[in-house]
Amino acid sequence: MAEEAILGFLENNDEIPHSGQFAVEHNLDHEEVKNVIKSLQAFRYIEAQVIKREFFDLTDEGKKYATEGTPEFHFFSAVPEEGTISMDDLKGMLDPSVFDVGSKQAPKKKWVAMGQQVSRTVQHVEDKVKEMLLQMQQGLELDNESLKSLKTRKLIILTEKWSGYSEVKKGPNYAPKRRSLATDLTRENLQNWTELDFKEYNFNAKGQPVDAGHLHPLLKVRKQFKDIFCQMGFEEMPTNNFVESSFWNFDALFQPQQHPARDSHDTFFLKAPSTTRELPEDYVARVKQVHETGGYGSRGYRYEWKREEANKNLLRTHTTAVSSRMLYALAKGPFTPKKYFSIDRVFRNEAVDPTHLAEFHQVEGLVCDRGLTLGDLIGLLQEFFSRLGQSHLLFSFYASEKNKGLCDCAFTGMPKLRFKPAYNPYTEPSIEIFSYHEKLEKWLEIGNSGMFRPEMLQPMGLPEDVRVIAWGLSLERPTMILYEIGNIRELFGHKVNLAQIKKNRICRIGIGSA
Ligand SMILES: N[C@@H](Cc1ccccc1)C(=O)O
Repeated sequence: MAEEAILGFLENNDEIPHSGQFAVEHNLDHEEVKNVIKSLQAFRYIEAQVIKREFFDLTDEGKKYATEGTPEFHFFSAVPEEGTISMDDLKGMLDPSVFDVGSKQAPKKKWVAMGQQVSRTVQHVEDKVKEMLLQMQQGLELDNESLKSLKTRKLIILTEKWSGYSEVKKGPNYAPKRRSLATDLTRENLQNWTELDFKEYNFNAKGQPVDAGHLHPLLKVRKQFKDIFCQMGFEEMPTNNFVESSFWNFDALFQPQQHPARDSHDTFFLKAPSTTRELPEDYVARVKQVHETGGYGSRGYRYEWKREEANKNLLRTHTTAVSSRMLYALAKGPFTPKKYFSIDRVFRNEAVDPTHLAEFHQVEGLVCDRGLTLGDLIGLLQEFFSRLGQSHLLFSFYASEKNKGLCDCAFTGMPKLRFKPAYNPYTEPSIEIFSYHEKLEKWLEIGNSGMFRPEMLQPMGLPEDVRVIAWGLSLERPTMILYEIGNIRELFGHKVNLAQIKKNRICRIGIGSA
């Protein structure tokens, strides 16, 4: 409608002077007219120029000056051509409002010199303000500066403003009717190319979004941890068995059979198959002995160790089960020092809440060599954690809910670490690792570590002077912090927000410190 009207009108007329009037005259909605103008302009059928105009009326004061002249003019006229006149005399001669305004404006315009006595500084003045006001009354346009001066003296007032209107003329591609554009390079279109108008290429157009898979945040963070381990010369342990026997998960680690972690409230036991098929019998015998009566300088736990308990299948509660298998395998051959790591899933019979799930991922590292000391463990932890960088990650590790907004504090350099004695059945000494959180101004637990006990290593057959230092932490906590995920159920499980997974950022840990 509007398009036909505009193009049709321009066929017989040079211009549409005012799109608003045009809309009224042709009974069109001006919004539609505006949109059509934009589109026709883009294809250069027309040229359009926005009209900006303001309309003013004279105020009562303005009207008065337009007929009678301005107070400053009257004030000037009252001063004699030669000589001076006193203020009092002027006051007596003039109307009070004329005197008030005139005595301010006339010296401002440098028409008169003011003191006790007043004298003219010029012989002749023109009452320009009166003239401007008269021009406005006649509907003539004034320059911006004049308008501004009249506005500040409140002699005129804005009554109407035009902004969305345009003046429209024919453009270089004008035609009374819009031609449809050829968009495809078909055989026919190419044969008739001289008669056709081709649509221009839009080289800025975005392509179709590529449909592809997306990495889950846990995978991205896991990759970062993996890189750190690999840079430090660690080999990855095979963690592909979620089902483990109690033997490798607990007994081999010198965890007594009455330990509360072995309760079904903490561990998922399997119904089928409920027991393991085979265990290395000679090693089992040594493990039984060390639990019952000790050896290797230990008194043992002094209870009756039951094979049935060790046979029970479970979902592994920690990846340290894998570490125990690996160390046992290592002990079989001639001894070689090793650095091992793993990052994989573990299971615990926990009540699910925003920070706990019944399954999570463990990051675990261990170093096995002759004569390692507690100093080596502490040095290694310093090295590992400093490679994470003293970034938001370390700071916020175990900060739980409070970590909102902390993700921007990117620090690098050596983290402030502190070590606290702790207890694990399989390590002695055991050390909890704390890092100082500058923003929260407190020490936060970020991991657990220790030196594996002789009661664990000696029955495996490792040489007596071989020591193993090891540490572990969760993968979920740093991931939640890095990706600002407040509820672990949004990160893992059936409530995962897929849109979030698609658009979340790549992850880089430890930039600047590794
Ligand atoms: N297995 C421990 C972590 C750990 C690993 C190695 C040595 C000490 C502690 C845990 O589940 O928390």
